[in-house]
Amino acid sequence: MTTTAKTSSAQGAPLSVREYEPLARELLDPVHHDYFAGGAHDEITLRANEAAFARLALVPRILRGRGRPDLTTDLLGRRTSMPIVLAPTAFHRLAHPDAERATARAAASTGAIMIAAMLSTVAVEEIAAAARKTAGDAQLWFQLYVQRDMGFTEALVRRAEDAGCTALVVTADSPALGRHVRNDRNDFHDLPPGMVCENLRSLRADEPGHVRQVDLSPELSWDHVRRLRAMTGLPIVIKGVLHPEDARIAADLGMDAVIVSNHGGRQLDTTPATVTQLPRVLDAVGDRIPVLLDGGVRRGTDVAKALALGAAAVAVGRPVVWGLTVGGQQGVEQVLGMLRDELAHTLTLCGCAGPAELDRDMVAREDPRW
Ligand SMILES: Cc1cc2nc3c(=O)[nH]c(=O)nc-3n(C[C@H](O)[C@H](O)[C@H](O)COP(=O)(O)O)c2cc1C
Ligand SMILES: CC(C)CC(=O)C(=O)O
Repeated sequence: MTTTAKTSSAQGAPLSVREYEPLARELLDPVHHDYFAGGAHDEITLRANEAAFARLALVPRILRGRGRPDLTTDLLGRRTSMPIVLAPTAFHRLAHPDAERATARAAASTGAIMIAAMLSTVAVEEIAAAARKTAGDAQLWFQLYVQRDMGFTEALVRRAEDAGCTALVVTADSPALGRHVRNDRNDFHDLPPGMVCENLRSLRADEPGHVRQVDLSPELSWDHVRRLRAMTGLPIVIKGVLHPEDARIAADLGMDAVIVSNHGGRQLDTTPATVTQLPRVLDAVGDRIPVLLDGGVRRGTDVAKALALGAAAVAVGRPVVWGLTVGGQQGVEQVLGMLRDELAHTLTLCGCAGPAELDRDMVAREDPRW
């Protein structure tokens, strides 16, 4: 077979997820690019997430005759097209005028679960309507920053329930906002005029949806999560788990899943890369609740490594924003399609009929410092 080497986006359409990043950068206001791209402090964790995947090796099996892989996956009792979820990311209108509507349509047309951010620039009801119009069985989870004002929290939960969201994702790694040098330098601390956090606006008539309304508090505790558990029948997923003991507490409190996440390196800098921490969390709770992972997933091989270690699924943040910036709904579809196709190809090359056939023996940790 002859192939024409075509590796750069300068020569045509992007051929890998990473190639969307420079294209997005060209289109974005530099201040908004810094917001999307940046991480906390020295961005050590931001870099570590991707680097850790590169240090892992896949060890394929051969001659197993498994045929074409099936990517369908069960998550929280429902079937999804692939073990790749859209991580919650705020402020999609900074990336594209169609904003979260476009992202939701792309997720729905791909059959992937979208985790809608509480700080979206389109209201959750509209996101859900866009998703459902594209695919009647589209699955939307709602990401929540639990507010100390539990009345306010409950109102948000009811909106998410009424909109048809099928799970709540509680982000627990943000007792304070991470410090981003880039945002400080750019003096970027709120949305530009004309854009607001729509889910905050309609709840509080006196407050117009500014980012500064959000209460990220060090007083938040498992007690708030207990109260949330009593408030809703929706499955609850705890996002931002790094310590195995926290995963254990989450499982003990009846949480339905956890996401091993360091918020894409945007909260506490110098936390471990998520994929290095994943086995410890799995050892603690992997037989009790599903463990998902996000941070630095850029290739189908990255997805396969996380799944082989035992993750139930992965979530992707920045790549979705790049796709949205470059091509709206179609751009997000292309990014998700690339990851899906790469994962299928990786499974084929590993001799696996599906994600469940990947196991820990198929990942080698080449770096002796592990
Ligand atoms: C621009 C941006 C905004 C984000 N906003 C949120 C948010 O509102 N809520 C949340 O829980 N996580 C948020 N995250 C974190 C993502 O959900 C996810 O943990 C992270 O992006 C995964 O890393 P990746 O970007 O390398 O895929 C955000 C991440 C980015 C890059
Ligand atoms: C405004 C922030 C709280 C949104 C967020 O989670 C992030 O940018 O990482």
